[in-house]
Order: sequence, then C-alpha cells, then structure tokens
Amino acid sequence: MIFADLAAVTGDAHRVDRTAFYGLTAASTVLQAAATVMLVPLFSALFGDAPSDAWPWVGAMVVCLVVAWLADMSATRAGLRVGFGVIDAAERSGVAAIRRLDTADLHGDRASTLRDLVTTSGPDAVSAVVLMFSPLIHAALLVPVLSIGLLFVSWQLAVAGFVAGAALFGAFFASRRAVSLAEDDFAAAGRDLDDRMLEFAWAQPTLRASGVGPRLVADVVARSRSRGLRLLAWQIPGDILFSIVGQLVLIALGATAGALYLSGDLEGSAAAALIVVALRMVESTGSLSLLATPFAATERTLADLRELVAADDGARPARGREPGPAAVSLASVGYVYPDGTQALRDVDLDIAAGEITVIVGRSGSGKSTLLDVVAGLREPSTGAVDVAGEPTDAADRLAGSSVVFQTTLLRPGSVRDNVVTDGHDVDLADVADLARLDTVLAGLPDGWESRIGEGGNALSGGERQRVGLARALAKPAGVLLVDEATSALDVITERAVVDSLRRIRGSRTIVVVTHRPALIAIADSVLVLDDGRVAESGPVDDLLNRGGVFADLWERWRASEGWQV
Ligand SMILES: Nc1ncnc2c1ncn2[C@@H]1O[C@H](COP(=O)(O)OP(=O)(O)OP(=O)(O)O)[C@@H](O)[C@H]1O
Repeated sequence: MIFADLAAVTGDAHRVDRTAFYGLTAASTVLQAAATVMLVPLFSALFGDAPSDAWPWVGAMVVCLVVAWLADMSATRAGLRVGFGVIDAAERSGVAAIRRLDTADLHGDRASTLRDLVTTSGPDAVSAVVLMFSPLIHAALLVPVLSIGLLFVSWQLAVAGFVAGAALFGAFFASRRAVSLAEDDFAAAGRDLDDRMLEFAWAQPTLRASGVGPRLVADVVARSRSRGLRLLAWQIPGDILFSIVGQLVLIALGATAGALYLSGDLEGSAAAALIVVALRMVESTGSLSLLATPFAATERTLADLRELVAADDGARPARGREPGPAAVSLASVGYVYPDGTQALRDVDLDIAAGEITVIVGRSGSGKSTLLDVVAGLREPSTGAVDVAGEPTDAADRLAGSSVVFQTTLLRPGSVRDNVVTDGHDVDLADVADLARLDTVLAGLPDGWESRIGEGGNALSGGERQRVGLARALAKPAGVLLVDEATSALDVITERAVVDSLRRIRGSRTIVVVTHRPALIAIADSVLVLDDGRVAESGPVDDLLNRGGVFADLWERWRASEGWQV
C-alpha cells in the first residue's frame, strides 16, 4: 500500500510532516466540496424572490475557498519536506546497499534497481509526493463529501454521486493495474539488457569469436523495444477507459437532475447548480486518468525503497548495545563465483567466542573468500553461518564485524574522519594505543586533525594499515577479521599489530588470514584450507605434531623468512 510505504521510507522523522500534509490536503478538499455544494442554495436564492439572500452564501463560499487555498499552500510545503525525506532515504540506504553489494549481485537485477533508485526514481519521488498524493487524496475525498452534501438536496442525487465515485475509482485502478503489469514487463526487459551487456563485457573475446554475443545483445534490445511499445499500448486504453467512464458519469448525474426537475422534485435553479457540481466531480477525478502511469511507477519506487530502508536498518547494529565477542559457526558453507569458480566447498567451522583463529592455505585455496563470507561481504551459495548461536544473513554479519583489509584505502579528510566512520562514540586515545597509531599521530602536524589521503599527508603502507586497524577497532563489533594485513607491514609494525591483537584477545572474536609465523604463533586454533575445503584444523602444536599439510607449510614459511618464534 502506497501510504504505508511512504511512511516506512520517510520514518518517524517525517511523521509530523506527513500528518500535516494529509490533514491539510483533506481539510482543503472538504472546504472545496462545501463551497461547491453551496452553489445549490446560492442559485436558489439568486433566482428566487430575494436575490440579495445570495450574499451570505457568496461570503461563505469565499471564506471556504480562501481557507482551502491557505491549507493547500501549507500542505504543499509539508509534502515537499516529506519528498525530501524520500530522497534522503534513497541516498542513505542506497549508498549503504551499494557498499554491501556482492560481485554476484552485479549479474542480476539488483545493481540496476539500485542505480535507478538512487539516481532517478528516488529524486522523482520528491515531486511525486505533492503532484500525485494531493490529487489522489483530493479525488478520493471530494466525490464522497460532495455526495454527502447532495443528501441535503436529494437522496437520489447523493446515491448517483456515490455510484459515480465508485465507477471513476474503479476505472482508475483498472487502468493503473494494466499499466503496472506492462511496466513490470518493460523493467524486466531492461534488466535483461543490463545483464547481457555485462555478460558481453566480461566474456567479449569468446562471444565475439563465436559471433553469438552481438546477436544475443541485438535480441535482447529488440525484446526491450517491443515491451516498451506494449507499455505504450496499455497506457492508451487506460486513458480512453477513464474518459468514457467520466462521460457516462456526467450523463448519469445530468439525467438524474433532469428527471428530478421534470418530476417537480427539484427547482430549475437547483438543477442548474447541480450540473456545475457534477462537472466539478468529473473534473477533479479526471486528473486521475493522467496519474495512472506515474502512480504505478511511484508505487514501485516506494515499495523498492521500503525494502532498501528495511535492509539498511537491519544492517545497523542495535543502538546502545556494546557487542561482546561472539561465537561464529559455519555449516556446510560453499561459495561459487559468478563465473562458476567454486571457491569454498562444504566448510564446517566452529570458532569459540573471544578466540583467535588463523586461516592458512596456499594461494587460491579460498582464504579471502571465507573471510568475506564471515564478514558479510558475501552470502554463501550453500550452507549457513551462525553468529552467537543465531542464524545470520550477510547484512547481520556486516553490522556485527569489522575488517582490516590487505590494503587500507584512505579517504580525503583527517585521521579522525578515517578512523571514526560510523559515528559511534569512540575512546580515541584507547583506539590509538591499541592500534599503535600513537606513534603515527606523533609524527603528523595536527595529530587526529591532520589531513591524510588524497591531497593530504602521505602515509607509508605500515602507517596506513595501523589506520585500518584503528578504524576496525573503533567499530563496536564482536568479530574482528584481518586479511593478511601484516603482509604490508614492516617487522616493527607487524610486532605492534601482533601485540595489539594479543591485548584485545578475549574482547572480540578474531579471525586472521595470514602466513606470517608471528601471527600464527598467537592463534588459539588454525584452519588449513586446501582447494576450498578444510584440510586440517586445531591448535598450532597439535597440527605441528601431526606432521600434515600445516607442518609442511610452517617449515617452508620459517625457512623463507628466517623467523624465530
Ligand atoms: N572475483 C572472483 N571471481 C572469480 N573467481 C575468483 C574471484 N576471487 C577469487 N576467485 C577464485 O576463487 C578461488 C579462491 O580465491 P581466494 O582469493 O579466496 O583465495 P586465497 O586463498 O585468499 O588466495 P590468495 O592467498 O592468493 O589471496 C581462487 O581460485 C580464485 O581464483
């Protein structure tokens, strides 16, 4: 339902504006209906024995119309504020959703829906609130209110008014339904086209060589065009149906008034006034015929936005709750990339809350993919991931974990901007101490306020990683994931990172992808991946004693690094 969707998208922050918008629009409609029905006594007085009796009615009409006009102006302002609430929601939740996008999503309709929502449909909804909701409320209320007013003149006319209103709304919803179905078809064809273009871009050499690619794209363009024509073809009968019903309503009301006049139940002046009332009824609902197409589009946009906002809210950590370390368990987790590469197969894993787990394995064995799944950056293709004993989806895990990536990207701004990214209350001194960022800050001209990143102070790889670690620690998440961050660190910084992980041990569940002995040495348990499967797992000493894959890898790393644990 479009009103419920608007409320869900704009939220509590716009509750007052929405109430003001609906209330003032309804008040204006009732006043306009009252002014229209006043034509009946006004005409009777004007053409009766004492025409001067018409003045009070003229005065009342003017008052009603002026107050209605003032209410409309205030309603428009409130409606615009609600519209801006829609844009805010589209931008905020759209950007959050784009940040959560998995590569697999690019090969479906999600990316193009998101693009439309953030760039066009969301902003279009600003004007839609005023230009569409107002006439809709107006038309929906005016006919019944006019019909109630007609009860004071003649019950037959009131009944005719109610029937006419029902017919006009029936015509509106029928044409809106037809347009909506054709639009779904058209949108599906558009998404198909997006998919084919991406597919063509990815697999160009093969598709070009086989000569199939251009034909596939041409076919899908032709399909999209034919659905576009079908959409047009549905819009036209919708409009025609509405104007036919409008004419019939006018004739029926005119005929009822004429019959009542001929039977002597209605004065001539009242019958003349009623023709004006009937015209007003048809004219106010007539604007609905033009709204069928944009209405269907706005309905879809608001429904999509509502889903987006709900997903975004779900991705936010519960406010005021300081998450403790959480157990993580994976059951039969598999992951297949869109190109068919099976990166994980049947992975079972139990990580106790507060433990440090290190994932090792040869290049391409699936370590980063596994970390991405736990981080909520990817949804597994099969299997399930539970956190703190609860089943989760990617959005839950994204909200409950923080990640240090192999390289830390800095955005233009201060060190503080780069560390405190989600507006949480953070003890910066503590974070700087834990991430060993204090020595980096000491070397910068303005400490936390020093500009870094593009156009700012250049930081070394090790310094960037410490900013990355501080950023991850600043997020109050129960799970900390580290993806080979130490490969970019010098030995001194690496020792500092190992030291900070030791110090936060127990306060978060930590999972590290690495092949560095210094990090492996602090692990409570090690998981060895091989071709996407768990080859071995257990405490370091057990695995070394077992003399399997891990013992082999360990010897090689130590030999190549000359590192003494
Ligand atoms: N975006 C992608 N699309 C398709 N295949 C991918 C993608 N990313 C990784 N892969 C493949 O998935 C498998 C696992 O990759 P992953 O990066 O998880 O391994 P890894 O153990 O982290 O490797 P490395 O140590 O080299 O970083 C590999 O075969 C890799 O080629």
